[in-house]
Amino acid sequence: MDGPLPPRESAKFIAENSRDVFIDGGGVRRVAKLLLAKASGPELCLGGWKALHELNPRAADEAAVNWVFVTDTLNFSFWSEHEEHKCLVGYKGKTYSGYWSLCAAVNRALDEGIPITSASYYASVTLDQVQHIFRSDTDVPMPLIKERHRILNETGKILLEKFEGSFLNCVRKSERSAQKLMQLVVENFPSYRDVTQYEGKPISFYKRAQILVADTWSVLEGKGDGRFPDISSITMFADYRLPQLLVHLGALKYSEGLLEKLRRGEMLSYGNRQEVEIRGCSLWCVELIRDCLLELIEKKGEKTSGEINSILLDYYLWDYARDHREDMKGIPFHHTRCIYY
Ligand SMILES: Nc1nc2c(c(CN[C@H]3C=C[C@H](O)[C@@H]3O)cn2[C@@H]2O[C@H](COP(=O)(O)O)[C@@H](O)[C@H]2O)c(=O)[nH]1
Repeated sequence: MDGPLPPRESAKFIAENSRDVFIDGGGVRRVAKLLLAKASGPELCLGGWKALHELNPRAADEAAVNWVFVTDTLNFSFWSEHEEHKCLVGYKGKTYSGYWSLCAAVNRALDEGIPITSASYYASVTLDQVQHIFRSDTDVPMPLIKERHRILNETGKILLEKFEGSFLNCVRKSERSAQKLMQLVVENFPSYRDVTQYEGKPISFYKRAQILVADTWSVLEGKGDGRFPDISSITMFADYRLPQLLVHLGALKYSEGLLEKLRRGEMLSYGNRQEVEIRGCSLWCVELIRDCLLELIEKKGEKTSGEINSILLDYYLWDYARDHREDMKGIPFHHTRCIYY
């Protein structure tokens, strides 16, 4: 049986058949205009990954690549049932929540002399050690801590067996193809296989595999082993934050029935039709926003610092969502508890 549809094709198929989630053309154009104003700024360029985020590695070496790998291996499911009651990690005088609490915990461990980014360590790290490394400053632990422990052991063992313990060797095997690197990751590391079905068709989002390729490109600053000529074939990452933002910005619309369900905080299981429509339509929506933005840039003759692709749009929109959490309070995000996003 041939494999699932790739993410971009999966998203197009879902958007064409979706029954509870819809893309709003006017909203797409409005978001593209919002982004046009940023086209030549620091946010919509590769350097922003380091310049705007103090927890991300400064270096572009093997250790930095292995930092990205372990972080993206655990980059999932930070939302808490009660927004005011969540896992927080204090690091160097600042308090971090959500995805950034993961990065803060990784950096805190490294400062404490715990080699959390080394496969030889996390291949056999114990549950107790993982609970210590990712400890929260509140009484709310990081979600799915047992799954995180299992995935660390599984992933560390594979990295040791197949790639001499360094993700940089996996990157080099891709021969500078972003698509090949994504395939190598999903073929070799089971926890990255973000695949399901829609209307009976096997589809894929590969959210963590795509963000891993994107973050590898970013940490290597698009140079050397990180110079992927096909990097722009990577799509936005289908998480739970961007759909909420796209609805807030009017580019995405939910049916009344779905909105009601989300307002009640009802869980959607991974692979559920409405959950797949939320992820697929969000992904396709960002592709349309990118097309519209590139047209506007062309028409206005805007100068940009390098090619604008779905990765940079995604990074910007995700950061925007973090900075506008208050404004978005009225828009529920969908609650799916899983290891894929
Ligand atoms: N679409 C998209 N989803 C992203 C990211 C990131 C982190 N990337 C940053 C790192 C460097 C770049 O400059 C980015 O700023 C995490 N996530 C997902 O969000 C969720 C966590 O959200 P919250 O609970 O609010 O922290 C969870 O599913 C996580 O997997 C992204 O960039 N895009």
